[in-house]
Amino acid sequence: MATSAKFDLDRGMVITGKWRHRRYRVERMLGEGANGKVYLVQQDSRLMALKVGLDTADLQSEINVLQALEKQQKKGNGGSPFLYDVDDLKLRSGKEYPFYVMRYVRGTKLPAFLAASGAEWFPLAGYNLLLRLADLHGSGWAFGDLKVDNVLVADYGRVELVDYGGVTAFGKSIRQFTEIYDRGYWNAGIRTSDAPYDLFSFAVLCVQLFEEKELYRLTAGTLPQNRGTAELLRLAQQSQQLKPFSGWLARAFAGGFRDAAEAADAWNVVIHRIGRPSKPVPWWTKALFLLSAAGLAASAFWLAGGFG
Ligand SMILES: Nc1ncnc2c1ncn2[C@@H]1O[C@H](COP(=O)(O)OP(=O)(O)OP(=O)(O)O)[C@@H](O)[C@H]1O
Repeated sequence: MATSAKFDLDRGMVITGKWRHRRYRVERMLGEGANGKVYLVQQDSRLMALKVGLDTADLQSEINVLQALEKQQKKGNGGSPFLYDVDDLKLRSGKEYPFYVMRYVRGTKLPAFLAASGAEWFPLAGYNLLLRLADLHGSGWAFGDLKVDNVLVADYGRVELVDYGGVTAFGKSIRQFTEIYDRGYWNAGIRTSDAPYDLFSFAVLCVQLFEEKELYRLTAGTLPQNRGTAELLRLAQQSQQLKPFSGWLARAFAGGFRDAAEAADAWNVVIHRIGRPSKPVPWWTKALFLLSAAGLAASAFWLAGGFG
């Protein structure tokens, strides 16, 4: 959903937090949604993402999740922090908005990534997305609003989730969702936070990646009481990329996985059955190969007595 936030931060503008006085230079807007606008900012040549919110309560719950994720990461193997700063921003108009600064995720959305790198990267990107969900499920939360806009993919299919506004503790009512990814919308379960809720959304996302037009046709042309997962599965069956995963998708639609870790293991079994994508050869490997080939030719020429 688009927001009607009445502020714009221009490129080059320097933002100073009202309480902590940290300064950020605005580079560009990364995106916007119902809860606010996200900007790429720089602080001492480090790039970060700054989210300016419209509603303090909504922003605060996102901050709570990022803080909890950070604690969890510290217990594990470290990594860069999720959250750098929390403060208020005062505009020249006198209006104040809450903001927080988080890790900048460099990446593209899944459809663009698959269009550029090839659909053979889908199984690996899907696996990595399941691992990200597994991190959350391990802490007792569902992501809630899993959708194509909230998944960014970097090189080699590395995946990061953005927008933690829908993250909900298991057992509570899902805080934020988008209809087509919601199991309640498909008459396949209640809107309560649990791991299978995210896995259902993940399965819809897969269908959307390869059968988008058909999926929208289905949602537009079916009465609410007739919506069901059988139709989603039929779409998966007709997609060349999804066919090998149709057993997995059927299980996800039926709420058959305990959590994303179990779902990732099952996904991995399918990957091994169909084979992994080969990594693209970096330019320097090709250059080294050409150089060594040229060296080999020169040696052969020299061994053969050269021009003489
Ligand atoms: N840390 C980040 N790094 C890079 N890009 C980001 C980051 N956070 C958000 N974005 C971009 O900004 C967009 C909007 O951010 P976000 O989804 O947090 O806003 P929102 O108001 O909560 O949106 P929604 O209406 O979908 O809930 C995202 O879709 C993503 O493209």
